[in-house]
Amino acid sequence: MKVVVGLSGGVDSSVTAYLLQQQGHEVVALFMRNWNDASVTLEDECPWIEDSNDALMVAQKLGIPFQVIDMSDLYKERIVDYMFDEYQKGRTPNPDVLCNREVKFDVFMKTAMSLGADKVATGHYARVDSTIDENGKEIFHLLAGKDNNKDQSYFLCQLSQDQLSKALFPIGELTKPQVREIAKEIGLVTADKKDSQGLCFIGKVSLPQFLQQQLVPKEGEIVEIFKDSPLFAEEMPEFSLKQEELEYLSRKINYKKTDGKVIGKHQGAQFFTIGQSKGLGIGGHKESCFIISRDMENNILFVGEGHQFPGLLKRALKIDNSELHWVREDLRLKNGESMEVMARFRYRQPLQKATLHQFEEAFYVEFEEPQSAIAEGQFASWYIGEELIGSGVIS
Ligand SMILES: Nc1ncnc2c1ncn2[C@@H]1O[C@H](COP(=O)(O)OP(=O)(O)OP(=O)(O)O)[C@@H](O)[C@H]1O
Repeated sequence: MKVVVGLSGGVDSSVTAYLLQQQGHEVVALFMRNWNDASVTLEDECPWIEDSNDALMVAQKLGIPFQVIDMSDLYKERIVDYMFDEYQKGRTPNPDVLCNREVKFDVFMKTAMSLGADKVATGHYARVDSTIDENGKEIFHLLAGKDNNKDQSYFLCQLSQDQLSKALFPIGELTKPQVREIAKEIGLVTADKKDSQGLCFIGKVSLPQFLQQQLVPKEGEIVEIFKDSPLFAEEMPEFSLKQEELEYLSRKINYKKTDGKVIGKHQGAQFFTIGQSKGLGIGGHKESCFIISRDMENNILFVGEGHQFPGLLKRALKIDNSELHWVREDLRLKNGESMEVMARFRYRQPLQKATLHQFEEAFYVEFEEPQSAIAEGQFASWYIGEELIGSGVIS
């Protein structure tokens, strides 16, 4: 089989290429360049050249063909511009999930296929497997990586059956220490390299940090909301309809300045995320203060004291039907149906017990335990056992 490997100059994809070669495949390496704007090269450094050199050395060592492809226009259009718009709207999308859906497993995959590849491999800690259903159709399963510490299935939560059918993740069976061990044994230059910065970095900073540097600072107020606010006093009403209860549990409280007290200033609400406590510069509290809400229009940050602050915790999250993605199309819920799953809405968050609910108007994830800092624009994903079966953008 001919396999194109996305070789990033890091240890994971280096070992990926090696393992595929060992399995007897014809391996070709491609390095993607994602950033092309000399005016914003940071600190006069050009890490992509360093990474592409490392990738080239690995390819030479393994004796496999190596090519660099320039994806910078596409990257700007599909990732940078999109993320920038989302940030301005006050949402916090995950760039790694987008990079996989829009770049690595879309245009990059298509390029690889046009070079005659049967499959595309990356150094993700995840596994893909397939079974045949009763109609003889092959169903692909996206499984968590064997290394619990490194599992990257969350980043792949927006992939489709078609994309999975062409994907290989050979290191998903291994732990990170095992991967480093293999790299050392065969003398790859990347063996001791710290985790490479991947596609979602520009220079030394992550894409979110980079975007924040592009946003214009504007002074605004920090308003503290207190535990005894009447906003939290009300008992949960009795609902006769499940959907009304879920809507209530996932609702966003629109705080007003008059609901609390101004306790400080910030340099722009768009620089902060829900749940953040660092960088607020407010003292005089027993516990840390956390951002519980942002009013983008009036540039106000609302904070509450302590990580158990009621405004920080939610029992459910909502996903618009148009933002819902089932990796396992065959398991998609119909209107009125529910399903018990394990879910997470952040990379590396321990899986949480949850129930999915599909209604005609929207989809909800209801958690058994209240969850902290659910932020709009992030991806929620859900699993049965080791298998990631679907995901969606939190609305
Ligand atoms: N610039 C790139 N060119 C080609 N493939 C890439 C590039 N960046 C990332 N990839 C692919 O995506 C995978 C996951 O990327 P990620 O940024 O998460 O890096 P990582 O987990 O540190 O892996 P690695 O150690 O291989 O860099 C990589 O293993 C590689 O296969």
